[in-house]
Amino acid sequence: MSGASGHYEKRLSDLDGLYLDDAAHKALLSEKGDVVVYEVGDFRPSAVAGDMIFGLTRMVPGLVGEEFFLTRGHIHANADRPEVYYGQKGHGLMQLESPEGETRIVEIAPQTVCYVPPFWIHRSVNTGSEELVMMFAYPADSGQDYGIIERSGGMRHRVMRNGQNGWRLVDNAAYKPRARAVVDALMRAAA
Ligand SMILES: O=P(O)(O)OC[C@H]1O[C@](O)(CO)[C@@H](O)[C@@H]1O
Ligand SMILES: [Fe+2]
Repeated sequence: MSGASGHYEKRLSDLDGLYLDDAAHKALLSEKGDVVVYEVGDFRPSAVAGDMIFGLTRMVPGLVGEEFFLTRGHIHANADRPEVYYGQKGHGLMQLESPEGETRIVEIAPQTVCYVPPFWIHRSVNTGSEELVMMFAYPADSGQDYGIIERSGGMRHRVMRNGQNGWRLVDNAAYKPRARAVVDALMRAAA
């Protein structure tokens, strides 16, 4: 991507506490060092409501124990803002969770489009054996809220390896559903 105005990297240590197998996360850190696991380059023309941020996410493949490498995940701070992703390289999925706790999975491969509707929490997962590259675009005034996942003890499901090439969803035992009042407040804030 040329002309990017922003760039950030996330390293293995930045994802401490997100994975089921804490010991495997520590072991991987000492084995590989604090390597970059994903990076985001974007172009932000402005921050006004009608404008659009777009860029590229590149995720390294890998497993922490039996769980695939993932992004931190968020809901947009202005929760009614949507997002679109376009797969360019590799295989992965978008893990979507509604405030009420419904999970939906959209598989991403080259030349597939994933639509993240308003109000859906989203996290990308690299389920393949090569890097996963996706273009994304979202309204410039969206923002990211990471606290919604922390407060519920993670997302409702984890994406784990299934056999040699597959994946499966496993319940996150630490997940605490959001109270109705919390969901209502989220909707009201956007109204
Ligand atoms: O912000 P996170 O959860 O680390 O994930 C990064 C992804 O989300 C975005 O911020 C878009 O909302 C992209 O830049 C990128 O694909
Ligand atoms: Fe987003």
